[in-house]
Amino acid sequence: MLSFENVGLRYGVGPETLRDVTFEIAPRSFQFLTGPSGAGKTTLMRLIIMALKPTRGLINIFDRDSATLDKDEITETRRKIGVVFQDFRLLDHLSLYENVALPLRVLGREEASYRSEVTELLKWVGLGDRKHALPTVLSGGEKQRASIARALISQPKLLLADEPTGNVDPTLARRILRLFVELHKSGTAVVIATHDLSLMDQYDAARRLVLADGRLHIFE
Ligand SMILES: Nc1ncnc2c1ncn2[C@@H]1O[C@H](COP(=O)(O)OP(=O)(O)OP(=O)(O)O)[C@@H](O)[C@H]1O
Repeated sequence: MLSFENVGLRYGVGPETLRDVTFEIAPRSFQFLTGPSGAGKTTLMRLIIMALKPTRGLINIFDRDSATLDKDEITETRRKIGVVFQDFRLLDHLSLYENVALPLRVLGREEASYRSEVTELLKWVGLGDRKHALPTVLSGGEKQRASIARALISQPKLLLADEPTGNVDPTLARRILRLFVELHKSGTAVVIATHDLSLMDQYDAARRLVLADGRLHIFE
């Protein structure tokens, strides 16, 4: 589904942030991406969603060499990837319902065709009674879950989440992890970037991709 082969990434003229990074993400797999702050977790995720181009190496995504994709193909490919950003990126002037529905509206779907899907998903993340609220009145944990719902609404084949439990207490972190595990069991490949060791310890079956000094170490 996704592979990196000897990928390097250098910002400007500085040293390489990522060096010779090689790994594969299989369909329906579950992995934590970890490493100290500044190790390059967000950078690696930005490479996957093609927000950055590698300085060297090969990235294959859904059986295509990412370097050969044109603008439309990149947009099309990104639709298969759900992303939970570290800073949520919810639109403050839209209700939770509208934020979660947005990816489907962008695809040109009629509201009647997705109303119940959005409502169900909001219930699934525990926000069924908050669907008319604006993001500005939500707690960090509620925003976190709304951004998870928005990432999932278009049923991505691959879900990337950048520190998805960074803003919540341990109880809610466990609940969010359970949502991701459920999603994985229903067939989505999941990559969670985190430096929360206690979160990783709660799901032993996950692979660990560990970034250190620009290199990636894999623990199956
Ligand atoms: N746009 C940029 N321009 C220059 N350097 C950058 C840029 N973005 C990130 N970096 C640098 O690249 C390195 C990796 O950053 P990145 O955000 O990928 O790390 P991270 O592992 O996600 O960190 P954290 O856990 O703190 O979120 C850091 O040294 C950072 O300063």
